[in-house]
Amino acid sequence: MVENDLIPYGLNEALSDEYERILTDGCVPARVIRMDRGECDVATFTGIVRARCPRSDSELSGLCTGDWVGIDQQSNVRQLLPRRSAIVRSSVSGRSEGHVLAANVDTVLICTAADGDVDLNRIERMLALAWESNAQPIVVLTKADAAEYVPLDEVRAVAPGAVTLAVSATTGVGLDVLTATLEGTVALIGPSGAGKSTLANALLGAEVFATNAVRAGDKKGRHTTVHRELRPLPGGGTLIDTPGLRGIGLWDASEGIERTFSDIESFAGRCRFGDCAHRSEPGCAVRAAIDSGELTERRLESYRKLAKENEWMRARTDKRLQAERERVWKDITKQQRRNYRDRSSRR
Ligand SMILES: Nc1nc2c(ncn2[C@@H]2O[C@H](COP(=O)(O)OP(=O)(O)OP(=O)(O)O)[C@@H](O)[C@H]2O)c(=O)[nH]1
Ligand SMILES: [Zn+2]
Repeated sequence: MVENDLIPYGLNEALSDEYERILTDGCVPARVIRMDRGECDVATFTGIVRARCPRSDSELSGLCTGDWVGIDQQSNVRQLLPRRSAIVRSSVSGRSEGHVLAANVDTVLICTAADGDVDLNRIERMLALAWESNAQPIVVLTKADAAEYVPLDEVRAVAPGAVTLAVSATTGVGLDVLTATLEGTVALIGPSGAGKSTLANALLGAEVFATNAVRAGDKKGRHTTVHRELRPLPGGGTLIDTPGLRGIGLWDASEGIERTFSDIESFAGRCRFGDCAHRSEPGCAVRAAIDSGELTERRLESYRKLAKENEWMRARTDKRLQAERERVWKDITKQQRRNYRDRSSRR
C-alpha cells in the first residue's frame, strides 16, 4: 500500500465494497477533508487533490467535511456515498434545512474547560446534538491541570451512556485513556476557549509537528502545509477540527434529546398519567425522583427547555416546508398554464 492512500483517512472494506457497487465509469473514491466555497480538498489514493463541488442546485450541493465521494478525472465531485452520521445544526440562513457541519463522524468529543464554570446545561445541549448525529459522544473535561476541583461525578450524572473523562493537554494526563476510547472519525465541539485546538494538537501529536515546522532562522512557526480540517490520527482514525463546530443550535433533535435524558424518559414511563407534565400530578415518578435526590430540578428544567426549543424549531420548519411546497406547486401550476396557453396558441 502506498503511503498516500485512503486508508489513513478511514477507507475500510465496507466502504470499498460500497464504492464498488456505486462508482460510475472513470470515477475514483475520495474523502472530503476541507470545504472551501465551491471547491474542496479531497484525499484520494494518490494524495490530496483540489476538487470542484457540484453546483448549488445539484443533489450533491450540501457536501461537507467527512463525506465520501466519487470524483471524475477532471476532479469534479460526481457521487456521494450515503452518510453514516451527520452533525447538523439549525441553518443560519433560516432555510428549512439544517446545516450539515460534518459527515461520517463516529466520535464526538464534547469539550468543556474544567477550570471555569462547568455548564451542565450546555453539556446536555451538546450531548443532544451528538446523539442526534448518530455518533458516540465522549464528554471531555479539559485543562484538568488548571482546575482546583474537577466535577467528574457531576458531569457523569448528566451524561448517561457516554464516557466522561478529564484530560490535560498541558501535562498529558488522561490523553492515553482518551486516545484508547476514540473510534473512527473524531470531531471536537465546545465553546470558544474550551481547549479544542490544543487538545486536537495533542491528539495529532507528530502529525502537527510535521506540518507546523519551525523555521530555523527566526524560530517562527510556519504552516508548511495548508490547514486541513480532517487529518489522520497517528494511532489510527481521523480527526475533524472544524471551527464551525462551535455552533450548537439544535436542529430537529428529538431522538438526541431522548437519549440525552434517558433517565428522565424512564422515570416518566412510570408516572401514573401517560400525559404527565411532571409538575404537581399525583403519582408522578419524575417528581418522586427529584424528591429522593435521584434527579435534579435543574436537569428537568434543562430537558424542558431543549424539548421546547426543538418543538419550536420543528414547527417553524414545518411552516417553511409547507411554504416551499406551495411555492413549488404554484410554479408547476404556472408552468402548466403556460404550456396550455402555448399549445392553444399553436392550434
Ligand atoms: N492549563 C491548561 N491550559 C490549556 C489546556 N488546553 C488549552 N489550554 C489553554 O486554553 C486556552 C484556549 O485553548 P484553545 O485550544 O485555543 O481553545 P479552543 O476551544 O480551540 O478555542 P477556540 O479556538 O476559540 O474555539 C489557550 O490559552 C490554551 O493554552 C490545558 O490542558 N491546560
Ligand atoms: Zn410525571
